[in-house]
Amino acid sequence: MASSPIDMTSIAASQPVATVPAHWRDFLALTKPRVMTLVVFTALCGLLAAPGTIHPVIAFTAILCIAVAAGAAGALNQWYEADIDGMMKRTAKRPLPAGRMDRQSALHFGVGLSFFSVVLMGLATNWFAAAILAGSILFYVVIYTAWLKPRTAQNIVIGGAAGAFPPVIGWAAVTGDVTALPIALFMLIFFWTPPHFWALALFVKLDYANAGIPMLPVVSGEVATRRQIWFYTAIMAVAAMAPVLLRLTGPVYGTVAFVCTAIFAAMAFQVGHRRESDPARMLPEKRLFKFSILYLFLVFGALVVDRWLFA
Ligand code: HEM
Ligand SMILES: CC(C)=CCC/C(C)=C/CC/C(C)=C/COP(=O)(O)OP(=O)(O)O
Repeated sequence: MASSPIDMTSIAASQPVATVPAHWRDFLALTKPRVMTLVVFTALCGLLAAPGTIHPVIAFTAILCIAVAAGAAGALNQWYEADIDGMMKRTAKRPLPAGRMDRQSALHFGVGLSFFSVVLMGLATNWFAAAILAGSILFYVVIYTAWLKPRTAQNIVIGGAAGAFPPVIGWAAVTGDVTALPIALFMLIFFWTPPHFWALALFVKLDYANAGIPMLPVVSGEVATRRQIWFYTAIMAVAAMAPVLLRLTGPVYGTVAFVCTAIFAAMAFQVGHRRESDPARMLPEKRLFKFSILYLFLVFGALVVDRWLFA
């Protein structure tokens, strides 16, 4: 099924109109804070793993800029998708579809924070890091949200690149360049994203179908999605071990990455070979989704421990 792109003219008419100014909690919700914890963590690890020194105040400012930029991108994503968020159980209570905030405020908030974060990053660290930061916001909002998400089931494979940039930005904030290790970290998150998201998409498939979003389980079915989860996990495993094979990291990363990737692969294998379409019985899929998040925390954490112990 190919869904048509979002009809922007119908959005304003279909949204409840906010009559009172939004609460600060609603502005916070626009930034998707829970998802962003891992975005910020991977950025921090990229920064801490980079060679060279950075003043703690500058390091803090760089991470703040990445957090603010990610939040701004989340706000712009919700500004653009207010109508489809209103059609999905998982997202219907967000500030815009629930009518607690007007779309104009979300747009101003997102654009303002985007400019603020990029300019501050450029002034505090370097303009190379600021340019990648700006590129990540544009990639998530324009390439993923507006272009790919409503059009193709490959949306998250290509669009997922946006979420792979944070460790590269953290690294570039220190060094002003990008070398093999940050590229390997980018690849790891890039190939991690399909199993992360499709495990979840399997058990919220109906939400996406109702909203007309062409996510893989809706378009190609569950069997194909399960096969793709397993396929991308295999590539992710190669990406996870690449820093070890290239001798870019030490024994802590090597051990943690090997063990965690083996667990991830075992879970993905199980999900890949199951035939179950009742969301209520999709415990292995839910477990894989949850573990995918823990996985990145552990592997990126190990990278930093490694660099500190054996640098
Ligand atoms: C295009 C790529 C991605 C898609 C489509 C995606 C999608 C999702 C969705 C739909 C959820 C459910 C959370 C909710 O209900 O709002 C989720 C949760 C989460 N995602 Fe992703 N994700 C992507 C990439 C990433 C990246 C790159 C990271 C971080 C590195 C990340 C970290 C998380 C975390 C930490 C949660 C759990 C949030 C919670 O506790 O509720 N995701 N993701
Ligand atoms: C520095 C910077 C700009 C980083 C950006 C990080 C980034 C793009 C993370 C992507 C994670 C995310 C919230 C995906 C949700 O996709 P979705 O919008 O399809 O999910 P939804 O259905 O919950 O809205």
